[in-house]
Amino acid sequence: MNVLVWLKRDLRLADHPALTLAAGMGAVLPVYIIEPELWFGPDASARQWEFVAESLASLRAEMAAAGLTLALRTGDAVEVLSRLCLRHAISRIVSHEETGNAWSHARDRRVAQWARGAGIDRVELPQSGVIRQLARRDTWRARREDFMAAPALPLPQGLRPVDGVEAGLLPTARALRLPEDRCPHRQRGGREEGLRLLDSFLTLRGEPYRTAMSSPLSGERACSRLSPHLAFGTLSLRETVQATAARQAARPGGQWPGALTGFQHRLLWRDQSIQTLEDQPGLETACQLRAAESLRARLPDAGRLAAWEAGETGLPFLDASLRYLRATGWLNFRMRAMVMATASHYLGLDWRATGPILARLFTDYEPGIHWPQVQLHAGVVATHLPRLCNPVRLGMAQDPTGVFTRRWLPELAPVPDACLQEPWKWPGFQSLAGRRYPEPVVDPQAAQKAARAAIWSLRRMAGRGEEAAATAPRPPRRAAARKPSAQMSFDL
Ligand SMILES: Cc1cc2nc3c(=O)[nH]c(=O)nc-3n(C[C@H](O)[C@H](O)[C@H](O)COP(=O)(O)OP(=O)(O)OC[C@H]3O[C@@H](n4cnc5c(N)ncnc54)[C@H](O)[C@@H]3O)c2cc1C
Repeated sequence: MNVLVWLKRDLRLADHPALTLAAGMGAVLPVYIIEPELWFGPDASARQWEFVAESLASLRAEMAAAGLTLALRTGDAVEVLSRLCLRHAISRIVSHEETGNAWSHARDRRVAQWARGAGIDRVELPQSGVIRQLARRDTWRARREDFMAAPALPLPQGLRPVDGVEAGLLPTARALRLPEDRCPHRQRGGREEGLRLLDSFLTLRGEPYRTAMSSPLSGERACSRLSPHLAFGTLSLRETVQATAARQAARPGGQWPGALTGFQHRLLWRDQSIQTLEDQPGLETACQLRAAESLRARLPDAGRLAAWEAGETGLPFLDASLRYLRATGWLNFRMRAMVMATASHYLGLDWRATGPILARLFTDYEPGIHWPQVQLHAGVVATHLPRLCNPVRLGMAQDPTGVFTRRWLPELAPVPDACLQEPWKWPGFQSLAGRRYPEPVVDPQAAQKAARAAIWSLRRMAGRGEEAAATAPRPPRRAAARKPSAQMSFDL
């Protein structure tokens, strides 16, 4: 039997349940489909594509060494799959379950419908602790732990390729006609780079993780920086969890125990968060707290939105963070929370306008983490009261000597430290204002007061006891494709 393995956010050979299953069934045709509609979506960007393209190039070389041809095809998934199935006598498609965005959710339904009509068997497997069609949330943690404790899968032996497959071209962002996206310090893709980061984090960089992760200066080195590799699957979550557990078992001293425990917690939050979107796919478009739909104007103030996006709001720590993000494709958690909360609470911008902009700027865009976090920091969820994240105070606390702020806002070089986060209070500001650095688009104190009032009035409206009932209605969950039957399955 010829089996097609459809690769999506799983660009590796090791610990690849779909490939392992397919290899045991027959000759294998691994395919990555470059879907223009996906890459022209509001949350996709050239920086993400470039990371994926580097990862595909390295995967192609790894596959060639294992005797397989990685087929790259550009086009609509249904059209590409139906052509490949006809041409190479494919009767089964194996892939991993994907908790993607609304577009990929709809595409998967189209593919399922086509496969049913064409008599193609479709098998989808989990590749992390996220569980499709989870009936009972209270069983989730134990099931996730079972998955993580099972041995990571080695590269399948004796892989047999489907004959006569053309490799296909790997287009540049330009050839795909993606909008220009300058990101000079973007992280590199490819499994080798992911493994290098994992190793250096676990043996060298990660010791001060807990104390250094939130600083704009130390977080860049002390955080794992694995997020784009986990998002596009050059590393599996399970191998990351297991490598961390092995390091924990070696009992390193100093600050390591706390660092490694904290890191494992985040890997758990990753699955927890993606499970939330898996269960509630509508989180990308509707406020989880229904009453919050009226919190902000759906049509955002265009001037404020443009100033926020460009890092020109006149609030220095916010602007420096946004300019850093534009140049690197990454921010630590605390700063992501701040840029999102400030856009929502201080500038009054609806999360559906700002969320896609941030998604495009993150090389590591992962819908299942992104949308729950965006809603949380915009204050539109029922479960948490929002933290306003005052950008002036956070800048003073996290960048007391202004090294980070001045690096990304060189125009503020002459402003003394004491006024750096509120330069409008500096007597020399007029010589900068308007010409080189803008006046703040809002008065931060007044904006904070108004935001607090709006949040409390919303909470009163939603009513404490009614909050749960006031969450948005659940749209249909993702449909389960066939899991491998007992005969088909391996001990995955
Ligand atoms: C508004 C907002 C949007 C975000 N969007 C994304 C996104 O699109 N993609 C993304 O990977 N992360 C996102 N995050 C979570 C977090 O900020 C990043 O995962 C982290 O900064 C990535 O850097 P790292 O890999 O060095 O993190 P580390 O601190 O080394 O963490 C290791 C891994 O744990 C996971 N993780 C870390 N924090 C969280 C969290 N709070 N919730 C769930 N999983 C977590 C990630 O996979 C991360 O790679 C977002 C956070 C906020 C506040």
